[in-house]
Amino acid sequence: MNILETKGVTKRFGGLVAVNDVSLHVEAGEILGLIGPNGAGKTTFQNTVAGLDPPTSGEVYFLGNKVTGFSPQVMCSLGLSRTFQIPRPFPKLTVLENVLVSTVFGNTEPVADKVKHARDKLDFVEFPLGHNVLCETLNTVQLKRLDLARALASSPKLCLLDELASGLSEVELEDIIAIIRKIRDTGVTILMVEHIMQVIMNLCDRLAVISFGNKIAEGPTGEVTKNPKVIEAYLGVEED
Ligand SMILES: Nc1ncnc2c1ncn2[C@@H]1O[C@H](COP(=O)(O)OP(=O)(O)OP(=O)(O)O)[C@@H](O)[C@H]1O
Repeated sequence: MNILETKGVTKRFGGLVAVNDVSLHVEAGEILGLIGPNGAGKTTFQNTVAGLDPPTSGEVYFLGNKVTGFSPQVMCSLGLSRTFQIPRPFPKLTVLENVLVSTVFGNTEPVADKVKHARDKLDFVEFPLGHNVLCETLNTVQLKRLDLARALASSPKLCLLDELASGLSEVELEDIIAIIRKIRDTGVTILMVEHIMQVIMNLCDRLAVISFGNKIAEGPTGEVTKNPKVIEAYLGVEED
């Protein structure tokens, strides 16, 4: 079953076509990697799906229903959550309070013990500090863990991850790979934008590749990474 499907999604910013006629699907239970060179349109595509920036044309289906142009709040309440390339929690709230915001306002289902729910999510992502720390004091790694806990606190069916592994050390990469795998094992489907091959090869069942806004490949990870079009998009073509 497809949890997410896009049909001909296009996003223009004035004269710039950031995403061009992209049709792809995410199967329930899988980890789909959305990859491509810098500026290819990956984040823009995620924004069109999550409701942050509606597509200029094309359609988005979530859990079999047409959701094109739905607001992020509605998409979240339907079961789609996300993390951001640059996490922006409420800086003057504590870590726990930030996760509580998602628990209370973004949840797909009523939660009886909200504080326990929020603490469980922080433990799940192995948040390394106390829960009463103010968010304005967190470093990049801690912010990324918090962002993930916030995304999970709304009890999503599909989670969009945007470069969650960027800026992490070798050890931190191993940790985040294990955590993402653990999320999938709880039944959450994942669509992840990622550049780091170690993460992609370890986690992604399938890949979709975007280059200059166009989807140039989609399929099992092992096949797509050998596709000459994909290699050319990343490495360029040698001049004669
Ligand atoms: N709000 C916006 N207004 C105008 N142009 C935008 C906007 N958002 C993105 N773009 C442009 O759309 C193109 C695609 O950007 P996008 O951030 O989606 O790429 P990306 O594949 O996620 O890149 P990266 O891997 O570097 O994060 C870029 O040329 C970018 O400058």
